[in-house]
Amino acid sequence: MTWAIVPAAGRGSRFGGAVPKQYLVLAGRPVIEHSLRAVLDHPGVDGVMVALAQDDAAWPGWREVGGKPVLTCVGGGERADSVLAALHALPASIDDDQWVLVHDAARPCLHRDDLARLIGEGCRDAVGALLAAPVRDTLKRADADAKCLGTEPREALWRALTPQLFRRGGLTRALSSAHRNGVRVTDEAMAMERLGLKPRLVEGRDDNLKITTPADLALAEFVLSNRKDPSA
Ligand SMILES: Nc1ccn([C@@H]2O[C@H](COP(=O)(O)OP(=O)(O)OP(=O)(O)O)[C@@H](O)[C@H]2O)c(=O)n1
Ligand SMILES: C[C@](O)(CO)[C@H](O)COP(=O)(O)O
Repeated sequence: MTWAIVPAAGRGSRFGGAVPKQYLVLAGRPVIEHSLRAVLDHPGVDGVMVALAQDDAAWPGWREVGGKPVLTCVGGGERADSVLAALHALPASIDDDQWVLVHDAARPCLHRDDLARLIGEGCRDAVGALLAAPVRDTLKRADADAKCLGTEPREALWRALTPQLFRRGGLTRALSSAHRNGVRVTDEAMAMERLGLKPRLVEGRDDNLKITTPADLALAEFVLSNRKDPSA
C-alpha cells in the first residue's frame, strides 16, 4: 500500500559530537533503527528508502529490517533535497498515485497507534496528511535582544511532526517546484501548501519528539523505556 522514505542525511550540527545523532545508541539500538522499525512495523508499509549522506561511514548497511526491504540513496544539502532524491530513487513499481510516508530518522519515538491513525485518516484525504501536535504553550515573538514583542494567538497553531503522507507524484512535483523556485521548505506539507493545497492535520503524541539536542536524546530514552510495549 505504501513505501516509507526516511531522510537520514543530516549531520546533526545542533546536537554536536562526532557521530551524527541518527546513529547514537538509544535504548540499546541506533536512533535510526527505532525510526525504521516504527514505520516498517505497520503492515501497510512495504519497504523503506533511506536517504544517506554521501560516503556515510556510520550506516550499518542493513538491506532489510523486520523482514522488509531497506534501500538507500544519497541525500542532498537540505532535508527537502534528501526527500526529493529518495522519491526519485524509489522502485519504478511504485506509481505516482501510491502513498509515500516520510518520517525523520531523528524521530525514534513514533507510536504505532499514531502511525495507524495517520495512515487510516490520511489515505482518505484527497491531498494527504501529517501528524501534528496542538501548541499548548503561550508563544512569544521576540526581538534580536530576546525581548518580548508580543504574544502570538495559539488557537490555530500546531507543531508539525512526522510521518507525513502524500502521493508520490504530487509530492515529487511539489518538492521539485519549491526547489526550482529557490524556496526552502522545512517539511513536505509546506511544499504542498505552496501549491494551494491543504494537507490534513492528524493529532499525534507529544512524545514523538525529534532528536535535535542532547537533552532530546535523554528524553527519548525516558519515553521508550517507559513504554509498556517497547515496540508500541
Ligand atoms: N540535508 C539533510 C538534512 C537533514 N536530513 C534529515 O532530516 C531529519 C530532520 O532534520 P534535522 O533534525 O534538522 O537533522 P540535521 O540536519 O542532522 O540537524 P542539524 O540541523 O542540527 O544539523 C533528520 O533525520 C536528518 O537526518 C536529511 O536527510 N538531509
Ligand atoms: C520535518 C520536521 O520534523 C517537521 O517538524 C521539521 O521541519 C524538520 O526540521 P529540521 O530543522 O530539518 O529538523
